[in-house]
Amino acid sequence: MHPRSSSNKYTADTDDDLSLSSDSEDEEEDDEDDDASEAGSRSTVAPDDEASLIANMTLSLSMTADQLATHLPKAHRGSGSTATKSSNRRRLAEECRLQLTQVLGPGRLAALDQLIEAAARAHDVPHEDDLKHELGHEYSTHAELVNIRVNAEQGVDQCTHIGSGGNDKAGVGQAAAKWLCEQAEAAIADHQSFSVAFSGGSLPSILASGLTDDLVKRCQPDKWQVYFADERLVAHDDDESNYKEVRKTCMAKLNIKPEQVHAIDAGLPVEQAAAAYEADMKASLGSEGRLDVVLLGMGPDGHTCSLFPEHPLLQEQDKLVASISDSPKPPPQRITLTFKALSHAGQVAFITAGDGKSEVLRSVLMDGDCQLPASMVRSATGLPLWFVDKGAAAKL
Ligand SMILES: O=C1O[C@H](COP(=O)(O)O)[C@@H](O)[C@H](O)[C@H]1O
Repeated sequence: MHPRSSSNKYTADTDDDLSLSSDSEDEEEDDEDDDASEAGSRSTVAPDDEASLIANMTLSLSMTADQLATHLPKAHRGSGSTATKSSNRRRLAEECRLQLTQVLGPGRLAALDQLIEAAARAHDVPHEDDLKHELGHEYSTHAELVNIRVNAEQGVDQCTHIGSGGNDKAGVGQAAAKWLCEQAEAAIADHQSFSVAFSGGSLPSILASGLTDDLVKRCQPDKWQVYFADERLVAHDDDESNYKEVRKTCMAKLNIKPEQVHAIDAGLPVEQAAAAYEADMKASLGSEGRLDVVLLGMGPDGHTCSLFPEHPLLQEQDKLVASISDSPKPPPQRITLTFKALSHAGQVAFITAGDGKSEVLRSVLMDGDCQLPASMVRSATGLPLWFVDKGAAAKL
């Protein structure tokens, strides 16, 4: 199943938390629709389908319907029959809400919920100014929306602003490092340890540049367990090794000890190395291999981890860690977390910078039909976070 349309990506607490209308209301609404269809009088039915819901939210957020649609899973856009629309309404509402949670953060979302719920019930649209007052933001462009998502999820306003204001790799590194350390603090407070998977490529040096002494002191790196989102099958001292790059950058700053690191056994054949890594993850993190945080990069072709566009590995359903022997980017032999492993992670964050990533970032965040691996990533909590600079965000 395509992760973008996977129903389990949004499973967390949806039934309790995410409804804009109750089950019984839905049943009543479905009955109404049925009655109306039987009587051949759809036009008399109150506009309570997804079109009006989108209209409400669109107006509420000052977005165009197309802009909002880019935030909805493909399965719920498009036309579809009236009956399909009706039966999809609650699911749509839930997914809209999840998307909006990503945009606004749980605090401000509560205010929006009340207004949207009232609007959906009364077939009325809350006054835009009320929403802006409640939420404290202007919503005008997609880039602004993405800014708000990043800001809201980090709980701060002075972090990386996608598409605005002189941000560079250093800004991305600062914002991402601050966020990562907050995740570590929260995980350690909750379960006394923090598990994080690093990617290679440009990510380790960008992130390390933001790891200040203050942050390092606060985030208790001695309680971290370090994994790899992907790794090339080369010796650990090879320049191509992700381990080598992470060690000389982030691990050096964090003073991570070798016994805290889960590196691959590069002496094994690649399939066995992947199987051994999966066994290590299950032994140390539980049967689902649940990492607290996975940090991802994105190549200019839209690959992430070692999941490359159109590669059969994108369909992997069972393994948490897979091997690849024909990587289009050298070296060819690698191991990689699968979408399944990512979907179990508490949080997934992309860290990427530079105008060489702008076109692919536009596709990933804005093309509804995007099939690139980076657009297919979901964590246990939904959409990934993005830490990007102005160059990468130039085309949003
Ligand atoms: O090969 C790889 O590339 C990606 C992207 O790297 P970047 O240099 O374009 O940031 C990286 O995330 C992955 O870990 C690595 O193995």
